[in-house]
Amino acid sequence: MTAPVTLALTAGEPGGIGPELCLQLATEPRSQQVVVVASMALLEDRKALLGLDVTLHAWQPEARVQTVAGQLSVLDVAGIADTTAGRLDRGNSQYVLDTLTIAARGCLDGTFDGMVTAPVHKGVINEAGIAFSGHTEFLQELCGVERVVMMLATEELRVALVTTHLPLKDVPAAITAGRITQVARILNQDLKTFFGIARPRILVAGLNPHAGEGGHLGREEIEVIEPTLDSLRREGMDLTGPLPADTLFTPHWLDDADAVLAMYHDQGLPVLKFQGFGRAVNITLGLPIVRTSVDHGTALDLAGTGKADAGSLHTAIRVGEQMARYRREHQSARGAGQ
Ligand SMILES: NC(=O)C1=CN([C@@H]2O[C@H](COP(=O)(O)OP(=O)(O)OC[C@H]3O[C@@H](n4cnc5c(N)ncnc54)[C@H](O)[C@@H]3O)[C@@H](O)[C@H]2O)C=CC1
Ligand SMILES: NCC(=O)COP(=O)(O)O
Repeated sequence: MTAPVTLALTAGEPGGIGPELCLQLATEPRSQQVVVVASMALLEDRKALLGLDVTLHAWQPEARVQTVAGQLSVLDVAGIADTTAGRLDRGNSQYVLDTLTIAARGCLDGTFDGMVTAPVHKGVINEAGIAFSGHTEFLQELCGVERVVMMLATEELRVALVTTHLPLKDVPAAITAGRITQVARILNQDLKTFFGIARPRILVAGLNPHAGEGGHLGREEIEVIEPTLDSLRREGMDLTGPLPADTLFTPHWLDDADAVLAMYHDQGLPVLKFQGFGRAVNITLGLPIVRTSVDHGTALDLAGTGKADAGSLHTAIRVGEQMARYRREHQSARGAGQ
């Protein structure tokens, strides 16, 4: 029998739906071992507000992880300032980042096999005077790696991004041969490692309308993207593009592809969310740890109502578990070959 996977689940923005999604999880039995990394006081308050029948157990390393309905293991994190549902409080920002740091360090030191994140509010963290663009960039820095890749996925579609949380005006300058090369290599490798795809078929979007229309609507395709893809093809990658982004997302192309590489956030993610919002997963590729997340944000309008849908959280946990298992197998296979 294979050893169970233990995942850390950060509860995200205290004013958002993250805490109640974590509690909702505990209302059913689960096959995965999940430890919620959050303020115990916050979870107790949200539980009381929603009238949920869940017992919270303080968890520490080596302790048993609760998996039966009505029981939840919690790694208590101190420092919360305000537990009110639906309200942002910049005084909570350091606490929110502490939950991420504790979960990530726990993955790095082997306490956890991976981490799953509920949504944070990027704006309020910045309002607290802490520069923060997203989990993706935060974990890249914490783990000390030069490049990571954001990929959102449903059962039918995977979309990865060359650039992540950048103002649109800064995107063209960030589309460099170096960045495309790093991102494509990570995507190609992690599709093999975590998804068992022997030779990933990747569709690459252009940056400009009609992929630049032969240079008449922008020259990034001719000057940067095409030569970089040619060079990556010589490494053995199966890349098609640069394709016009407006026609790339059609069955003609997607039926024979394993993933799409979009140049920027709002080129790729609206399509993915239109196709599968509420059941998609956000995965950070290229980290030394496993990290998955929900496809939605903090939904302050729903916080404290109990109406938030936990579909994407279930997907994030399921995919996080699969990835942690793949990583284990991959590492033990590498270890055996050494
Ligand atoms: N992984 C993360 O940490 C993410 C964080 N965010 C952050 O969330 C904040 C709010 O972003 P918005 O653009 O307003 O997106 P949002 O996803 O929070 O809300 C968009 C709409 O979807 C609904 N919705 C969201 N999640 C839902 C769920 N589980 N069940 C039912 N309905 C749901 C909301 O009620 C709202 O009407 C921003 O600060 C953003 O940066 C956004 C996406 C991911
Ligand atoms: N649109 C995805 C998103 O904003 C989540 O970003 P991250 O916090 O996972 O980096």
